[in-house]
Amino acid sequence: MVPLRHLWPPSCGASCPPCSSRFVNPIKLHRVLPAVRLEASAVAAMPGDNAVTTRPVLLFRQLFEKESSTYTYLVADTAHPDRPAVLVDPVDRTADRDASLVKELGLKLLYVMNTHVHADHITGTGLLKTKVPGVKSIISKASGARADVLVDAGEKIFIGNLFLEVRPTPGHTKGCVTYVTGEGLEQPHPRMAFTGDALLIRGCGRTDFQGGDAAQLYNSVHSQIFTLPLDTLLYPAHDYRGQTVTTVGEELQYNPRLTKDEESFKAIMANLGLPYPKMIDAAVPANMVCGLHEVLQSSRV
Ligand SMILES: N[C@@H](CCC(=O)N[C@@H](CSS)C(=O)NCC(=O)O)C(=O)O
Repeated sequence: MVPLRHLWPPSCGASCPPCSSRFVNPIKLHRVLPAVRLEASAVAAMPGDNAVTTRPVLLFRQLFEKESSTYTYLVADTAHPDRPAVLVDPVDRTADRDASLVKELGLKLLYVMNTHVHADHITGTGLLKTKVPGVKSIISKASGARADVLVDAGEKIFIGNLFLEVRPTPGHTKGCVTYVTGEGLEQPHPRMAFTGDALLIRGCGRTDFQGGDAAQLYNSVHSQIFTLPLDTLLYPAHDYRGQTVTTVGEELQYNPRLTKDEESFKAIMANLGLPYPKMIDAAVPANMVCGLHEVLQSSRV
């Protein structure tokens, strides 16, 4: 079992104990004294403990980039004094929009996270790092890409008192991961999963480049996504037909590819006949450095 890793705890303010350890029980962090409680409803006593902790309050936005039909997600804990937030799968063309929204909502952007190295658009990660000082990039270790934080199976990414769990879902690319909101009474119900291109609504990511593998994708979705509770909300990185969200239960019943047996699935994937994404030659090298391509190139001259 991979140890719980509390990635760069945000600054906690005077009433918190020190947050220096990278291997800690997050429940012991961010204690808020009654005098600095933000909202009575957001504060809960912990069993067997006379201290109190802020119960997370989820702020969630689904944002769309129309050229690549990409969804970007904003997730924040607005009950935490810092109002910490993350962006999942931002696009370069909409980086200004995303940075403005974060500012308008008074959020502190901690991480800009990618589910994988995208082939159809350039991630907004690099641009957001230049616009929002201190923000860290996250991608999976298995992607082989460069980022400030490389995550692995089972790790937890804390956004105040919310957390996202890293589930490996390779097959569309070798480094694809799905970020799933935590399990537990204090975490959002129903759970939410950001599936990237592993699972699309009534579809799935193609498997014909970037280390793609249909058998691996079939296994990833069945073992890591379809095992979540049936009401888990699934948010993909793309939709080409105007849909926004699905659930595990819906996809188990209606996904035209993944409800088939593995051999039929592999045959479907081998015969998709899709043209390569128009931007693949520019997007993959740029996204291997989380969109910092031009910044790195110009710093070399
Ligand atoms: N036409 C678009 C690319 C469309 C495409 O290939 N989408 C990918 C996800 S982005 S790499 C995919 O996996 N699609 C699966 C499907 O069944 O549509 C472009 O030129 O950018």
